[in-house]
Amino acid sequence: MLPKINPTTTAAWKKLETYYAAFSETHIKELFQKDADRFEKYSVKFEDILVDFSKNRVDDSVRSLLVELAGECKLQDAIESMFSGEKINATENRAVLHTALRNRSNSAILVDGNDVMPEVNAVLAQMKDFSEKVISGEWKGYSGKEIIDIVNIGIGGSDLGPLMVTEALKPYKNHLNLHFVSNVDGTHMAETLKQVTPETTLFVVASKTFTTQETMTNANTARDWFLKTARDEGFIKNHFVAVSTNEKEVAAFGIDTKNMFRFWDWVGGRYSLWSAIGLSIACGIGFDNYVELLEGAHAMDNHFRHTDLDKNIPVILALFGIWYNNFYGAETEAILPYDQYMHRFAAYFQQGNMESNGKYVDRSGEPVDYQTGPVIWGEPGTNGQHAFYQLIHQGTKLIPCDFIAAAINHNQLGDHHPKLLANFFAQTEAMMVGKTESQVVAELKAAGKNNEEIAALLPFKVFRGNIPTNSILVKKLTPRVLGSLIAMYEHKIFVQGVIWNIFSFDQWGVELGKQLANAILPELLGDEKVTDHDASTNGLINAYKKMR
Ligand SMILES: O=P(O)(O)OC[C@H]1O[C@@](O)(CO)[C@@H](O)[C@@H]1O
Repeated sequence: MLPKINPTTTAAWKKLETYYAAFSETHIKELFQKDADRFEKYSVKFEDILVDFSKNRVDDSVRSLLVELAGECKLQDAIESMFSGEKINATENRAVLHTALRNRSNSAILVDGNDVMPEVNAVLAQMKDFSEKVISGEWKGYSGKEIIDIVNIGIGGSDLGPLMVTEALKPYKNHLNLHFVSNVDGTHMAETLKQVTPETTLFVVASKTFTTQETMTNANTARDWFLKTARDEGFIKNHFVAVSTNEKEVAAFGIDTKNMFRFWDWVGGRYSLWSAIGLSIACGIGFDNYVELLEGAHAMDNHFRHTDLDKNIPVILALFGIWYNNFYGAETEAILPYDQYMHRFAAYFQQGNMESNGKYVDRSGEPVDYQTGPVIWGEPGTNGQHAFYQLIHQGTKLIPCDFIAAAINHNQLGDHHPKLLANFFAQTEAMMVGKTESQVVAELKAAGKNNEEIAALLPFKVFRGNIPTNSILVKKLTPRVLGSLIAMYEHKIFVQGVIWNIFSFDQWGVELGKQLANAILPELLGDEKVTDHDASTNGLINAYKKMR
């Protein structure tokens, strides 16, 4: 079990509060002026990844107090509890073992006394065999044609992971066309079906529970569409496979359980791309590249499990995030990948982070009286610069930002990459140093402005700077590097949940909306007036009935 320690009762937290009172307005520029070795001391190199956390509002005292906080919250014990298969997902009485899925050392990991690795490896072998058959054309559709299109039907963790990874690793893609349908809005399936033909399309129905309304609705629609042409239910086995923990529901849907790829209840949906939920990834980039993704995550797992807290990348990112979230009052964090292939990376961690740590009840069942999970958002650079950087630079909200970039671009097109990187480097510099009044005055004078004009413009052109950023510079966005980056953020989320004394691996908060939707659905079918809800919901439903 995880310890039940309210972080605000620890000695370290109280020291941080005291220190914050005197330190909070310190400018990052001052920290660099005081320590010529700051970059070396506040950056960590991990394989082909450099994490520079020097542009943070953290000095040596804050850093050591944050590490002290982690110690008082028994973080190291919690890390071992997770990796060793303890049932730390207490409200669901489950272990949390996405790390076992990429446990390339193959060391035994016990759940209820049983080593899970044999079954993990068996599913990997099944994924290898299947993906290689589909890629090679050995797997045929009902009319004898090879598969050309793969449609992944899933939502949340059964969609976001495969989608994000196959977009990020597009340079490794083979000839297969990948499509992802998640929304119950018929438009999503309709627009996809326009692009594919029944004879050459494989549907991967990905759902941990195999009961999710959106996924089952989409899967039924896909099956009906397929049978309109194929006509024979016997052909479903050539064109539908299932990824799930729920064999009963898979069989009930009509998918042969021989075409089922299993995973387990100790795999959280938002942590499941390492399981058979990654089948679309293996088909799209090849099993060997999928294994490289696993290897990268495993390497980061080892770093996380065996590195001192003070040099531990996920721990540092987590602790600095707590410093801003709980002491500076920052309520969001931006993930800004300067890499177009990573355009779904922030969206992936919206679920990963916000569904894990968006909790207000602690591990003792009591409401917390401090902030927990932040809002995660972000878009690729340089596009964000033309959308929301104004607020980051000159708004009233403190927004810690993670910048990610690759030294080598997969597409060496003219001078595009140097320009992308120049912006990557410039933005974190600008966010830190800002622009002083004297610099603005000098610029305006040089532009020929008179004193009156300068006085009028001056307040609007000053940048206070002091905006904290982490810079993550990788050599090249390869499957291994991406695997490490994803695992890095997963473990950051874990560390924050441990310290915030919350349960990060259940998601009861998604249930109420589903329950109410199921109650409303039948009310939409008839024309009679609805009166069972609040005035707004009644009013909206009744207005809808008049409109349609
Ligand atoms: O994989 P499935 O069981 O269809 O769940 C899909 C998604 O739905 C949830 O919102 C849980 O209901 C996410 O946690 C999950 O990833």
